[in-house]
Amino acid sequence: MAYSTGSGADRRLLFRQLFEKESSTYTYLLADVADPNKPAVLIDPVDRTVDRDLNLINELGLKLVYAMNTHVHADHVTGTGLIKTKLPGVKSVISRASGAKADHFVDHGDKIHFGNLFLEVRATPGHTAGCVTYITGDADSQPSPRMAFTGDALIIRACGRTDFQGGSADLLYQSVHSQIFTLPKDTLLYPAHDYKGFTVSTVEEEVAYNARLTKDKETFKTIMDTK
Ligand SMILES: N[C@@H](CCC(=O)N[C@@H](CSS)C(=O)NCC(=O)O)C(=O)O
Ligand SMILES: [Fe+2]
Repeated sequence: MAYSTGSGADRRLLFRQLFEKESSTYTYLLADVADPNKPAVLIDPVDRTVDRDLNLINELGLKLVYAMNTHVHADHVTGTGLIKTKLPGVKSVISRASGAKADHFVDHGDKIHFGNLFLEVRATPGHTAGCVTYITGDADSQPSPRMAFTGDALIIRACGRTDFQGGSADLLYQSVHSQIFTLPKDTLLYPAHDYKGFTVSTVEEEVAYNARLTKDKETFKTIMDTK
């Protein structure tokens, strides 16, 4: 287990952070290992590393249930299509607002359940119109610390670009400040990419040190327009 603080939720949760080096993408594997079926989800799988991910899932005796995306990725091909050809029972998941195809569409406030655990969906548009953040939860007790998978809404000490079609610096600022910075300060933040060697941050750290999002909204918009 990646970490264990002794609470019920932490004993249940198996967590792995996986990296795809060509696009500097993180894929996240989560499973409820206290459930006899060991149901698992993958967040932001990349087509090039699908075999690695599925071998790991097989070795750990997990049953992959959902292959989820935080948003439509501009820099790499999602692995969800390939996963479904190799494991036909797996359901792909993306936000309805993304406009992309999937087996299951999510909206703000929805929950994706795997065993006793779930991921709560928060709409965090701005990098793309359909970006969401997934936040860990447990049906019996709130895991502490929580984990938030921010996609490209928040990158450690930075954020996703806002110059794509459907991107908006105004909206991204609002999303991060209302949906991510309001989470408990010990919440662990896991982005979809890192270009500097970081792996994880916290709400407390990003509220204090994020080079873009700590600024006022007008300064943030200028940074995003001129970078
Ligand atoms: N130049 C970027 C690397 C490529 C890139 O554009 N990454 C996206 C996320 S994949 S859609 C991004 O939003 N990067 C943050 C940015 O501020 O451009 C880099 O080295 O950051
Ligand atoms: Fe992106």
